Amino acid sequence: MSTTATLNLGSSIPVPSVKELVAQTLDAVPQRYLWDVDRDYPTAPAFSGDSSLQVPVLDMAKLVDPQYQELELQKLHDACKNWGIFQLIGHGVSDESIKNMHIKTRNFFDLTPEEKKQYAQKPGSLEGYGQAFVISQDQKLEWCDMIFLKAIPKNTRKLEFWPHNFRDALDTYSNDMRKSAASIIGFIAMGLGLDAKTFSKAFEGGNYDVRMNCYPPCPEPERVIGISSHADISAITLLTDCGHIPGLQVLKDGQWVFIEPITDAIVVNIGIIMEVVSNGIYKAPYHRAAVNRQKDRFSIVTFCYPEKNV
Ligand SMILES: O=C(O)CCC(=O)C(=O)O
Ligand SMILES: [Fe+2]
Repeated sequence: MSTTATLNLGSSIPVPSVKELVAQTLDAVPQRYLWDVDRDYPTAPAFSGDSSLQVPVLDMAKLVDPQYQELELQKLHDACKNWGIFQLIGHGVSDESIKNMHIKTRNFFDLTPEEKKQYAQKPGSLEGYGQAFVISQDQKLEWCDMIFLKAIPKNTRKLEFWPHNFRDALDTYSNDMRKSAASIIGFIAMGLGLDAKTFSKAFEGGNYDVRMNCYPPCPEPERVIGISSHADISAITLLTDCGHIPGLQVLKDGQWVFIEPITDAIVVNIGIIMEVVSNGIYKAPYHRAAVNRQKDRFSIVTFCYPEKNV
């Protein structure tokens, strides 16, 4: 293998699967996964009973109800301005679609290494099973296996990367996320004094990429990182957590705050496109994923983009 790394953000150098690494009953975490602890490591949960450190919870049922709308819109505006992230309840996406996708995601990561490799990323493409943005042999690695797929519009799908076990589930799930994104973005636009219909329409016909993350348990969780600190380049991102294992953290006023999973909620965060569209009023927050000692954690992340010609 060549020792010269070329900078190519369009593809990733293959690295070992973390799940396979864990299956080898590790005593110690390999050096490449140990991060500079002073720079970026998961702190203990920041929940201290201080309500200013709890990520806001918004209710879609209230946003659509004339009786509560004004108050809930103000809450939404404050959440986007002060946090850039919130949990959304009452969103109307069926339990069944979310649960089904969660089960299929777990089942996929439970396949044998050989079975998963059928869907592995190919040189020059980020789609498929593997890791994102590994561009140098010296780069620190994240404690995460993932599969990344373009889901909507349908003509962007590269079905050779779509595991057979979840094709139907992902088709339904991504359409549900598209509908949710179109409706939440309308309310986000209203909060900025922009035209809700124009925004909703742009997202009904938008682009949706889905990334499924698997964070295996780690013997030294405080020294590794599931996904390192970043802001998403999407307009908005919709995340569902499979199970009730906290892992997602957001940087708020210099502190990492855990997002405590709420049953059936969708975590919505502002991405860089929306930060730009809002003239910087809404912030794309830095966030990252911590891992734990006990259990696999899975998340399903939908990156939402408006129609290309908007
Ligand atoms: O899994 C998580 O909690 C965070 C995932 C994330 O930020 C991403 O995939 O961009
Ligand atoms: Fe992210």
